[in-house]
Amino acid sequence: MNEPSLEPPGLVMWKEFITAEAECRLLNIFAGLDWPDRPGRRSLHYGYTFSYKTFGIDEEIPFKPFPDWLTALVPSGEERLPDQVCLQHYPPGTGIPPHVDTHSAYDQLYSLSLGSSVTMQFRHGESGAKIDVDLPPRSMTQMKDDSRLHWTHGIRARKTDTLSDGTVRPRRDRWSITYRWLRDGANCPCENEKLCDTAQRCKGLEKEYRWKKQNGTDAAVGAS
Ligand SMILES: O=C(O)CCC(=O)C(=O)O
Ligand SMILES: [Fe+2]
Repeated sequence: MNEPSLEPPGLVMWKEFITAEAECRLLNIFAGLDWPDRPGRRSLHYGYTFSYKTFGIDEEIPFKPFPDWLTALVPSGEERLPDQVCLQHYPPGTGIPPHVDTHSAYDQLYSLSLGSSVTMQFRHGESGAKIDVDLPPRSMTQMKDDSRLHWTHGIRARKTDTLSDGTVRPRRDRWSITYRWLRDGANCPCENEKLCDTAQRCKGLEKEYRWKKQNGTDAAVGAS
């Protein structure tokens, strides 16, 4: 895959990663899946299961093999299949709080958008600079380097997005597939004490820190 890069640095997007026909087939498959019965954003996990306790993987739950439809959608740039994949459904009006995916647990990070465009907000951990990035349906995004480690990302819970030219765009149902690869050694070298759980642990800031700060705006809050 060639790399059409965006801001923030390290963010890469491939538009039309799949065709509209393939997207339509996938949305039909998603309609038949066994989704949790609750309002708001809903998630299904494949491979290792994401842990909402540690924001890494849940070691107690065995690896769930990827269904064929999912294997066909894995980004081709990595040497092996991802360890953890999360399919999420966002009804209009829902979002995901600003967060960094846990540095120590995960290394590479990709996300495929389906069904609806949405604006994702990136915020620089140190300067607080904000960048809005539009995620079109059928696009594959990779977060690496700075965009992965030094910027939080999130989606506001709202029914419309206002574009830079002032157009108000209603949201439709959106699905995303997030692909995560476990980090070898489970220690991140980035030293960002604001956003990195490894740096925080080295500084003696304990893991409980994350539990107490589940307002979604803080460092190591995994939000899957
Ligand atoms: O919906 C998305 O595109 C991103 C989801 C996300 O940030 C996550 O699952 O950690
Ligand atoms: Fe994320």
